[in-house]
Amino acid sequence: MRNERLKWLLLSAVFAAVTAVFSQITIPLPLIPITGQTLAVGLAATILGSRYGTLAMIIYVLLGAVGLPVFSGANGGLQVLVGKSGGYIFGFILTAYITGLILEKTRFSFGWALVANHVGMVVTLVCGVIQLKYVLDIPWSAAVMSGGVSFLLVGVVKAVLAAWIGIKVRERLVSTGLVQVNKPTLS
Ligand SMILES: O=C(O)CCCC[C@@H]1SC[C@@H]2NC(=O)N[C@@H]21
Repeated sequence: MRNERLKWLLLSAVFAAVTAVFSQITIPLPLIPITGQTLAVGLAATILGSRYGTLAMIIYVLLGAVGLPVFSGANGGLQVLVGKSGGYIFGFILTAYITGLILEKTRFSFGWALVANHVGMVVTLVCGVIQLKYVLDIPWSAAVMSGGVSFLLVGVVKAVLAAWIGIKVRERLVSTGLVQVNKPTLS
């Protein structure tokens, strides 16, 4: 039992690190870049569920808050969190929680993972748009278009990837006995 908990804690730390690496995959846009972060958040939640997926994101945000270069463009520090992209980063915590919770309340199948990851995408974008609007003091329409709508298409691609890869990895972790889950994965 204690070993099991330790494994999930270690996996949370691993996914915090994975998120830091995926943050460095960026395509620059005028205001906010396209990044691999949301794929990592979706994977963490789909594989680890709400509790440990959220923990992974809390570790990630704390690492960035103390100045480690884990955010996009190898940035770190509180100034990023209070800056134009901080809302997305805080949103990763809520996203991981809600995505994982949907899967726990339903089941860890590809279909539900698709639903959960799309809801998660919207949660991240809403959090991001709100902070973007107030930090840059721009109209809601500009914040929604440049901070939300412009990420929808790529967000769908990442949500599908997170659902597909996440469920496969979770199934493999369970079937090889690396981790135990209360509710076995159903397809
Ligand atoms: O500075 C950071 O590290 C945060 C960047 C946030 C990028 C956001 S996350 C949601 C949306 N989808 C993307 O691919 N990029 C933005």
